[in-house]
Amino acid sequence: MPEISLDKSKIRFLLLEGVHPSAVDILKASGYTNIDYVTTSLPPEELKERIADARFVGIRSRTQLTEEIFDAAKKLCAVGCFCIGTNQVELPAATRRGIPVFNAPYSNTRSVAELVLAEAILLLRGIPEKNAVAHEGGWQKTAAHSHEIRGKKLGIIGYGNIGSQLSIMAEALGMEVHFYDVVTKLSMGNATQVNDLNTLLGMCDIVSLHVPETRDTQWMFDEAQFAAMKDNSILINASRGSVVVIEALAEYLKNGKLLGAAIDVFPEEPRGNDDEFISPLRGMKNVILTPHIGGSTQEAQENIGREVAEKFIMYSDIGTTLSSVNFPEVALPAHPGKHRLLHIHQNIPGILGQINQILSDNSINISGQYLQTNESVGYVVIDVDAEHSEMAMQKIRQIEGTIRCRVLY
Ligand SMILES: NC(=O)C1=CN([C@@H]2O[C@H](COP(=O)(O)OP(=O)(O)OC[C@H]3O[C@@H](n4cnc5c(N)ncnc54)[C@H](O)[C@@H]3O)[C@@H](O)[C@H]2O)C=CC1
Ligand SMILES: O=C(O)C(=O)COP(=O)(O)O
Repeated sequence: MPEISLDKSKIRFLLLEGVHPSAVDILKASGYTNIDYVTTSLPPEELKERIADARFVGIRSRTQLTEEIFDAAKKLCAVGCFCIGTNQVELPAATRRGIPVFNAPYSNTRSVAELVLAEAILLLRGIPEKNAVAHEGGWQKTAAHSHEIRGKKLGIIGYGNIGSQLSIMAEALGMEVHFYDVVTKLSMGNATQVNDLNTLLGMCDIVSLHVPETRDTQWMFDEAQFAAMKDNSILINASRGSVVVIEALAEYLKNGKLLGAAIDVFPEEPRGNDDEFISPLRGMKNVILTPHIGGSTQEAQENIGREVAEKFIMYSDIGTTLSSVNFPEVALPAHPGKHRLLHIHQNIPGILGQINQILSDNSINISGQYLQTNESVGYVVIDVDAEHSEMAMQKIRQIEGTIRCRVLY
């Protein structure tokens, strides 16, 4: 039987990790009321059970969507990452199953940049130590090792949406900004691109990491990079925990090479707020430790909730895949009075021809057609008269290379 448009109230959404309630509000306002809302990530076995009935799953950075989880998610139509990073999703596994993955690429960039800048100021003034001492009844009034941020050199690793926003804000405070990126980037303001990482590390008073998690950035910061940093400099990491070898960082903080650090992301992060946070950095007073909250502001989360929920709705209602990170992008108009066939297939030659041959052989009039492919998947959308949609779907789903089909009406 072809998969056909379901009553919206039967389409199940599994929303994990306490995504902002704005997502729930938007979904409900569009008629999607079957929402399983969970405030934490779930252990794999429980996730497999809960995801089995879900057509849409919403996650943040903690939930790992692996091949095994996708195997258990037989009804899944789309994934929404209510965050920027999509490294927690095995994207090829999603693509192979014809599942588009969406995210919110801009909504929390400002929140991260603000936090980093605040941490840079606090660390250059030794505030974490002074604060800890005062809480214990001590009084550390001294200007020793305290510096203004003005005139200091900031090194940004990864000059993307967050890095470049940080760059502008830092320059507004009088900092001198340099950056390292694998891609040649247009500098914001007076920032300069430095093409050799070690040169940048040796120059800068503060180094801030803003790269995505990839094979190349994994453990990018180890002994050699810390050794190359300027004496008494500061490391800030609000990118991914896998970018920094945390034991090496602990060592260079202990041996006094680094003045301090602010770390928001960790190789191992607790699943939820009730679990213990374990790290070799615990107890170091010159280190600001934050629980992966770089993007966790009301402003960012509310916007993210709305943005990703809208992407779910656009895909569920009309098939639009605009801004998906793994899928051919198609922006579609509404299809009043017509049924819409969605055909997702392996990107092999001849499939569109076969679809059109079938429709022609059966005298089915096409009132609209859209095709987009990427390197592995093709996505064809065809609007037809209502009375033909079921028969057309039964036939086109037999085409070799078909991954999945849906009818929308
Ligand atoms: N702590 C938190 O709560 C948050 C963390 N993030 C993390 O920050 C990362 C960056 O976010 P955006 O700036 O929005 O991403 P983006 O994709 O706009 O920018 C990333 C930049 O890193 C560069 N890059 C990639 N590989 C590199 C390498 N090996 N060496 C140097 N540069 C490299 C890219 O060319 C790009 O310019 C996200 O992927 C996510 O992991 C994002 C939001 C919140
Ligand atoms: O946006 C990102 O990539 C983040 O790291 C934020 O993740 P979170 O939604 O806070 O789990």
